[in-house]
Amino acid sequence: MNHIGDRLIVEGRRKRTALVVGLDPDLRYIPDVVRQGVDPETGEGAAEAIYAFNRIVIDAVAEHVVAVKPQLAYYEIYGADGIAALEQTIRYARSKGLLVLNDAKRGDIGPTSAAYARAFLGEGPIAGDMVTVNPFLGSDGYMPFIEAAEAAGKGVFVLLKTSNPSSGELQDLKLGDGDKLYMKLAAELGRLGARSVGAHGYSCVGAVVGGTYPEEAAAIRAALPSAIFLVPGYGAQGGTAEALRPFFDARGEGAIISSSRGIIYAYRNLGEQWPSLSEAEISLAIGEEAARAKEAINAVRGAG
Ligand SMILES: O=C(O)c1cc(=O)[nH]c(=O)n1[C@@H]1O[C@H](COP(=O)(O)O)[C@@H](O)[C@H]1O
Repeated sequence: MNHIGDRLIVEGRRKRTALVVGLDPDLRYIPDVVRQGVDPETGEGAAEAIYAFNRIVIDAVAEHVVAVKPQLAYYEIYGADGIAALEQTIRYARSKGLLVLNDAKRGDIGPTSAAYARAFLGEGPIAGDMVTVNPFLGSDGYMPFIEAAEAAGKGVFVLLKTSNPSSGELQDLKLGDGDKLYMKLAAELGRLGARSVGAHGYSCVGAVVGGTYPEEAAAIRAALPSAIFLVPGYGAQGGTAEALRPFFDARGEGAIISSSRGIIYAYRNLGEQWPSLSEAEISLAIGEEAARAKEAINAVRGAG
C-alpha cells in the first residue's frame, strides 16, 4: 500500500485511533532519571537526553497512535547533535511501526522547496512519511512538496487555519469576493488533491486545521471532503474532544488529532515531585494519558 491516505486510514482502523503524539522535547520538563549520566548543558548531552526521552514516549504511546510528529525546532536548538537525535527518533519510531510526520512548516521559492521536499519526503536521514508545509509563498512554494508526496506515496499537510490565537490576522482576511483567505486556499488544495485520491477516498494533500476552531472546521470539511486534516490544539491549547466532531467525516475518519505537551508531560500532573519520578512512573502516566485522549476522541467520532 503506497498511498499515505490509505495508510493513515488502515492503520487508524487497525489500532482504533485517530491520535498523533507530538514529540516536542523541552529539557526543562524532562525528569532527572532520563538525564542521569549526561550533561544536558552540552549539545551531545542534550541530544542524548532527548533521544532517551523520546524512546520512553514512543514505547508508551505506540499502541495508541497512528503517527508521531517531531517538531523540528526542539531539535534544531542543538544543531548537529539535535538533528542526530531527530534521526535516531525517526528510526526508532519506524522500528515500532509508526508513521512519522515532520512538523517542519517549510515553504520557499520553488528550487528551495524542492530541496526541502527531498529532505523531508525523500530517502535521507531526516525524511519521514509526511511534512507540514507553509503556503505563504504561493503555489511554486508548495507544489514541489505535493509533487514529491505524489511520487513517493507520502503526504503533506498545508497550513490552512492554524490553532494559534492570532491565526485570523492573515488567514481570515476577506478577499474581494467576500471569501476568507483560508477558504480560498482550501478550494485550491481540493483541486490539487483531487488528482491523488487513494482507495479510501483521501488525498495525499492534507490540511492543518486547528482544534481550537471547530466552526471554521465545519466549513473547511465541507469544502475539502478528500483532505485528511491534521488537527493540533487539542489539550494544552484548550481544544476539547467534544469540539472535534466537525473535523471528521461522516464515518468518523479523515482527521488525525495531535497533542504534544498534554501527553508527553502528563507526569507533571502528578505533583511537584515529578522531576524525581521513576522511568516506570513516567511511562505509565504518558501511556495512560494517550489512552485517555484516544478514547475521548473515539467517543466523539463514533468509534467508541
Ligand atoms: O503544524 C502543526 O503541527 C501545528 C499547527 C498549528 O496550527 N498549531 C500547532 O500548535 N501546531 C504544532 O502542534 C504542536 C502543539 O503542541 P501542544 O499544544 O503541546 O499539543 C506544536 O508542535 C505546534 O508547533
